[in-house]
Amino acid sequence: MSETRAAVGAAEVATLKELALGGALTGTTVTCAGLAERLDASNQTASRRLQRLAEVGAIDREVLNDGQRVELTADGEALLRREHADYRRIFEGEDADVALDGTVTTGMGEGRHYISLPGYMEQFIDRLGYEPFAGTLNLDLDPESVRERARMDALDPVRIDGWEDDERTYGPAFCWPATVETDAGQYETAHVIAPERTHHGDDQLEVIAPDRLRDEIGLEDGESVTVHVAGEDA
Ligand SMILES: Cc1cc2nc3c(=O)[nH]c(=O)nc-3n(C[C@H](O)[C@H](O)[C@H](O)COP(=O)(O)O)c2cc1C
Ligand SMILES: Nc1ccn([C@@H]2O[C@H](COP(=O)(O)OP(=O)(O)O)[C@@H](O)[C@H]2O)c(=O)n1
Ligand SMILES: [Mg+2]
Repeated sequence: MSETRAAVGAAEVATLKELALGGALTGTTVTCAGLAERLDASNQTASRRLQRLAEVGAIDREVLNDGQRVELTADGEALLRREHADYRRIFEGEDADVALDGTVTTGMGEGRHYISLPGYMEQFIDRLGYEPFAGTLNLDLDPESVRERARMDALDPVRIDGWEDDERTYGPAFCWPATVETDAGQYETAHVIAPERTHHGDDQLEVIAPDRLRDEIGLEDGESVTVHVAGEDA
């Protein structure tokens, strides 16, 4: 996503916004002439910007007889959400805290293995400042929080690099500082972790921490939890 953002300029972002205002989040039909008028630009400019947005993977498009069908890709939407997060910071202050609600659940039992691998563990110690407990606490996010999660993606993450050993390659992951809150209390030094090669959908959140949270704050499957997520610099 950051690659997409870096690859387009302000003019393309403005074009993307105009497309989204016209319904392109879920797909819409546009003509270069119509878009040009809305952008107060020439047809040629509108056409060039559409081409650029398609090249960087911010939109999918299909040429029709009477125009083109345009839909924002996930990267395109993330790019606009990032703009949105910037404006929130401008108008609503620095409080960029994202609160995600979910219930504790049992996952596939793989988190333990991945977190323990030295190629990740050394980076966690170096970049998060602690040795995480071997595993990820999994939460089933509420539907509203699945949408809210996109705001988390707009916060600056701590990056954990991919690496390889003799057998295979391991994917990168993003971590965001987080506080885990329950009715009984809160736990502060945790991180949400989003492995690039996860087998879970975006309705599942994984949290890592120095301690086993099930013991530390007494969690069981089905229990409600709120995770407050902040950006790396927050
Ligand atoms: C730090 C980290 C790195 C991961 N890297 C990979 C990977 O390279 N390939 C892969 O198939 N899954 C990878 N996984 C994802 C796990 O296979 C799985 O999607 C999930 O994290 C397991 O969670 P669970 O056991 O809590 O359900 C990684 C998980 C973590 C925590
Ligand atoms: N900081 C953490 C990480 C994992 N855990 C728990 O530790 C166990 C091992 O994690 P895991 O990711 O391998 O297992 P699952 O999440 O797949 O069930 C699970 O029961 C997690 O819920 C925890 O309580 N606190
Ligand atoms: Mg887990």
